[in-house]
Amino acid sequence: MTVSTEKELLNLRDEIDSLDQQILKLISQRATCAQRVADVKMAAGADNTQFYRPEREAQVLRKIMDLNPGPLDGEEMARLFREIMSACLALENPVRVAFLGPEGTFTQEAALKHFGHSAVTVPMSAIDEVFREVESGAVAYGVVPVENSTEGVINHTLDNFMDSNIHICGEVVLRIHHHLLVSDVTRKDKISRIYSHAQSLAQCRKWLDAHYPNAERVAVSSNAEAAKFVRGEWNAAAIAGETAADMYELSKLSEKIEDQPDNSTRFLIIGSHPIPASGDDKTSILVSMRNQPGALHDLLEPFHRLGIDLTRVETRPSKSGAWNYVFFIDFKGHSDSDMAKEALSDVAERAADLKILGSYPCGVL
Ligand SMILES: C=C(O[C@@H]1C=C(C(=O)O)C=C[C@H]1O)C(=O)O
Repeated sequence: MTVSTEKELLNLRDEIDSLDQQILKLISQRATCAQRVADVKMAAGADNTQFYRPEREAQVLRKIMDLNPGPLDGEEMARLFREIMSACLALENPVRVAFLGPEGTFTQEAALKHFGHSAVTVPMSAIDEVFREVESGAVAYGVVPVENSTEGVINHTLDNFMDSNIHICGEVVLRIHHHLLVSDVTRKDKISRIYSHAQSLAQCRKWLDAHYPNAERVAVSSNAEAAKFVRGEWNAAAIAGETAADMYELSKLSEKIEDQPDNSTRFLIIGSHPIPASGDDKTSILVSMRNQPGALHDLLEPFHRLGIDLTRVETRPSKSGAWNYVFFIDFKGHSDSDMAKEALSDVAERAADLKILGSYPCGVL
């Protein structure tokens, strides 16, 4: 390196050092401000769940993305601010979040993506338990998978909403990449059993048919669980994501083996309080209709008439009797808005039962 290049590098590093000091000072000022917010909330008698304000966090992240001058990508910048907010919130009151475990699942990755890494994530062994943990107040929030772009809806999650009083308070979408994982004892040419969650096996069906047509596919309770099994069996591999691979010290025999390259899963954040409007929101409702001709048309008509954008309509058998159905509907807008109020009151008149599962900020990250 020439003397002048060395000099240029030294100058630039001096500039970076001075910028870092300014950033450090500003982040500390921001954290102090968040502590003062906590004092105000405490004085107003806020309980554990009211320190975290998802609508405010969504607004902060959206503004950052709007104002971002580059060269960093907007999403990248929002990720950095996501972590700053997470650390600030932890100063107020560390948020405890139950997720579908064990450690290393995609649901944990979704929880950390949504709440940042200062959140305390608590593994649960089943979706029902995540709901129960939130309902009992043992944790403030929970994260559950709700639909996958390749395999469709996760029925177990929808069914849990039928008999709970939980509020949906957020959504997060995660790109899902699956890898074929092996341990250091695996005989790579002798793989005759592949463990994974049923959803993941389904998302890699074509790849498995092409590359391991004769291997037994064994569905287990989670991808992380599958990764755990592999450590003890010389003829087995697992399909799981990056986090599980790291956690159980497995190596990737084949990467990104999902059949659809844009494979992604949507997760819901569940809590016990309704969330105020953030300016760009979604509402989820659960509707039971009497089984009569035109029922679905009647149900959807108010949304069409008022020009409300439906983002999802899902049908599930009702638990109250054979051949009765309930509809899970997501639409754009907050239930406090005049338009949503009008649509919901029309739907309530036509339906046997209407339950508002929650209004929440559209996923930012
Ligand atoms: C600071 C606040 O509390 C929390 C922390 C936030 C932040 O660091 O920006 C935003 C919302 C809340 O989750 C607030 O309510 O404004």
